[in-house]
Amino acid sequence: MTITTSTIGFPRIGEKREVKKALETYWKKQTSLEELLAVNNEAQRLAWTLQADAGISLVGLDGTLYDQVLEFIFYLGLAPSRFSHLSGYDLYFALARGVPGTEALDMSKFFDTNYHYLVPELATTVTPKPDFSLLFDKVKRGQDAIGKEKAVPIIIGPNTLVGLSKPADASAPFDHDSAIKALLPAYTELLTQLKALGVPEVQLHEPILTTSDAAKLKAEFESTYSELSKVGVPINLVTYYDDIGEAYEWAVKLPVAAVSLDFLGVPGSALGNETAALVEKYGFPSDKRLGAGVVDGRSVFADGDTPANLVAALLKKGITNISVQSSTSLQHLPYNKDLETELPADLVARLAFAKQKVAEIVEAASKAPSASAPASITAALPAVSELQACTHGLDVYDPKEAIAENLFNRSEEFKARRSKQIQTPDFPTTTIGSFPQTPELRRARLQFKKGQLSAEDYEKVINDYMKYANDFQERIGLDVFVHGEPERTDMVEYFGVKLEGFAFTEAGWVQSYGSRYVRPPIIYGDVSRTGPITVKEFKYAQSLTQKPVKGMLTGPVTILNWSFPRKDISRSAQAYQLALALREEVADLESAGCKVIQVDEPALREGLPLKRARWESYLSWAVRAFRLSTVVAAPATQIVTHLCYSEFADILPAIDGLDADVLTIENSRSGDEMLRALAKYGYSRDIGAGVYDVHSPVVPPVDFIEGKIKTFLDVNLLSSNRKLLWVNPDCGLKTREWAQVLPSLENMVIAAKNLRAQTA
Ligand SMILES: Nc1nc2c(c(=O)[nH]1)N[C@@H](CNc1ccc(C(=O)N[C@@H](CCC(=O)N[C@@H](CCC(=O)N[C@@H](CCC(=O)O)C(=O)O)C(=O)O)C(=O)O)cc1)CN2
Ligand code: MET
Ligand SMILES: [Zn+2]
Repeated sequence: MTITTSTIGFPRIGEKREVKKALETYWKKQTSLEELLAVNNEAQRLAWTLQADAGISLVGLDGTLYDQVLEFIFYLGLAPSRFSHLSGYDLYFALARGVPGTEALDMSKFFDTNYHYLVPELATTVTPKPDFSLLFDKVKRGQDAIGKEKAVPIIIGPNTLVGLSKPADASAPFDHDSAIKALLPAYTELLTQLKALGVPEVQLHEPILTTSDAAKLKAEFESTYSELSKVGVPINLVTYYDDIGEAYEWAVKLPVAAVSLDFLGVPGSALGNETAALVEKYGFPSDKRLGAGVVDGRSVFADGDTPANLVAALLKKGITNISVQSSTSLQHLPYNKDLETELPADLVARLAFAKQKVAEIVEAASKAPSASAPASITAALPAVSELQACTHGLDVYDPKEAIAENLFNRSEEFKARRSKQIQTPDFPTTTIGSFPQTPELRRARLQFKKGQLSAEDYEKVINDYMKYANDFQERIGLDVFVHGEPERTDMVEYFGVKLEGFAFTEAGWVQSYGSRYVRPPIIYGDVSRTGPITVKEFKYAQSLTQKPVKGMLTGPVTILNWSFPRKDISRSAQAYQLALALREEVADLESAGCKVIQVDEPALREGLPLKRARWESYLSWAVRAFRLSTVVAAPATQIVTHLCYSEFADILPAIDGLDADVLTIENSRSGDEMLRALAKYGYSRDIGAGVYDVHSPVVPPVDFIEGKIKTFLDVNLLSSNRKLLWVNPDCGLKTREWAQVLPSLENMVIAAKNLRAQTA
C-alpha cells in the first residue's frame, strides 16, 4: 500500500496580492522587469515551500505572471503573426493585453469557472517555435526550494491546449488531430529535458476530458500518450472540474504512470459527480497510481471526514496505490483563512482556504488507512441531509416546500405590456450600468472602511459621482440613464455584503484574470433581505433627472455562480432564496418610482454543466430563479437583462424563457452572429446588441457605431421591426477611464441620432 499526497495547483497571486501589485506598478513603468520577476519568483517559492512544509510529497509547480494557458502559448512559440515584432516579456504581456495597433488574444472562461484564460489562435498549419527556457528556470527554482524529489512540473496537455484554441482565421479552421500532431515533437522535447532535470514525474493537465466532447477524443488521446510515454518520464494525467464520464474506460488504460480524477465536480453539489460510481463499476488498473481528488478544490468549506472516508473506501476496493489531492487546482480559492479577522467564529471553524486545504490533504492521507471504510466508494460521499445544517432560523423559503407556480409568471404577456412601458425615440440609447471605478472612489471607500472618512462624507463622494454621471448623460442626450454603480466594489460582492446568509472576506481574493481579482462572498445560511439594498441610490439618481433611471440588480443565478455556495442544500434552493430576496428589491424599486429595472445575469451561461446531458436541469431552475426574482414587476415596469462573456447561441430557449422585456447582450466580438441566431430562433422582444467593445481603451468613431447599427438592421428580426433595437455598449464601463467613456458614449448617441434622421 502506498498513500502519497500531491497538489495540482495553488493560488499564484501571493498571500497579500503581491503579484497583482507588482504587475500593476510594472505596467505603469514605476518598477523594473527585474523587480517584477523577483516578486513573482518569491511568491512562487513561498507557495511551493508552504506545500512541501505541510507534508505534500509531490508539489505541482504552479505559478504564473498572468495566466497558465498564456505560459504555454508563449513557451510553445504559438504567438500569432501580428505579434512578430515583439519578443520576450514584451511579447508575453502584449499577448495578454495588446499594444497599440496589435490586438490582444481573446479571453474566455476556463471551463465552468470564473477564471479567464487567453485563447490560443491556431493557423491551419501549426508551426510551433518552442523555447522552454523559462519553464526550465522555474523547475530549477522549484527544485532549489523544495528538493528534486518533490518538485513536479505542471504542463497543459496538448489535447486540452488544442481543445481550448480557436482558429486564427474563422474561415480557415484548423484540424484538431493535425494540430496536436504538429505540437507533439515540442512536447516530446519538453518531457525529455524535464527528465534530464531529474523530475520525479510531470503532470499533464487534460481537463478537456471532463467535457461532453471527451468520448470522441479516444483516438487522439491514445496516439498522443503512446507517443509521450516513449520519453520514459512518469506522466500523471490530471483531469478536473467533473468526472470523465464515458472516457473513463479507456482513459485509465492510457500508458501513463498516474491518472488524477476529480471526485467532487461542480461547486456546491455535495453529492459529488460520477467518479466514485465509475471507479466502483470499472475498477482502477493496478499498474497505475490513482490521483484521488477528494479534497474539494472549489469550495471554501472544510471537507470534514469525507476525504479520508473516500480514500478508505478506495483502499477497501483494492486500490492501494493512491495519491490524495484536491479535486481541482486550488487557484479558485482564497489563500489563507487566517488572514480573516472579522468572520463569525463558528463559520471560520468550518472554512478551509487553499493553505488549509493542503493540510486537509495531508491529514486525509494519514487518517485513511485506519478509518473505517464505508460500504462503497459512493457511500463515502455524504448525503445532503447528513451535512451540517447552517440555517439562521430565518423565515425564508424552505427548499422542501414548493413555490406557487403563479409566482413565476408576469401578469401580462410581453405584447400586452410593452405599450404600457416607457416610450423612447427609435434606437434608444443607454448603458449597461457601471461607470469608471476611479482611484478616488476606491480611495474614499478604503478610508471609509478604515474609519478615516465619515459615513456622511462617503455618501457625499457617492452622490457627487452620481451627479457627475447624471450631468454627463444629460449633456450627451442618452435616453435611459444609470446611476453608475459607484457604491459597489463588485456587482456580486456588494449584494453579498447587503444580504443575510452571506459572509464576506477581507482578504479572500481569487484571480479572475491577470491582475484582476474578485472576493467571492460565501453563502453559509439561508439568504434573505433585511431591507432595501439599492433604493437609496436609485432615488437620488432619479431625483436629478426627468429621464428614466434604471434600477440595477445582479440576478440570482449570477450571485450564486460568483459566490461560494453552501453544500448542505442544493444550488437551485439557494438560487430560489436569492430570487425571493431580489423579488422584494424589484418591488421596492418599483414602489420608489423606478420604471426600468435591469437584472444582470452575465454568469447564466457559465454555470452550465460541462456535460450537455446535465444542461436541461440546470437551465430549468436557473431560468425559473430569474423569473421568480423579476415577474413581480407590474406590466408597466420594463425588465431588462444583460448577458455577456460567452456564446449564447446554444441556450436560446432559456434566454427566451427569461421573459425579459429587453435583452442587452455582448455582441461586438461575435459580429452579428448572436442576432442572427436570435432571429432564427424567432426571438421577438427588444434587443440591445452591444455596439462597441468595452474591453478596449479605443474610442469607437461615430461612423463605426453607425455601421454597426446598420448591420444589426440587416438581420431580418430587426429589419422587419427596427423598433426593437436598442443602442448600448457591450458591457459595463467600470474598468475604463472617464477620458475613454465620455467620447465613446457621446459618439454612440450621435450615431443613434444620425440613424434616426436617416430612417425617419
Ligand atoms: N464577481 C465578479 N466576477 C466577474 C466579473 C465581475 O464584475 N464580478 N466580471 C468578469 C471578470 N471581470 C473582472 C473585472 C474587473 C475586476 C476588478 O477590477 N477587480 C478589482 C477589485 C475590485 C474591488 O473589489 N475593489 C475594491 C478595492 C479593493 C482594494 O484593492 N483596495 C485597496 C486600496 C484601494 C486603492 O487605493 O486602490 C487595498 O485594500 O489595498 C473596492 O473597490 O473597494 C481588482 O482586482 O483590482 C475583477 C473581475 C467575470 N467575473
Ligand atoms: C459583467 S456584467 C456587468 C453588469 C453591470 N451592471 C455593470 O455595468 O458593470
Ligand atoms: Zn456584462
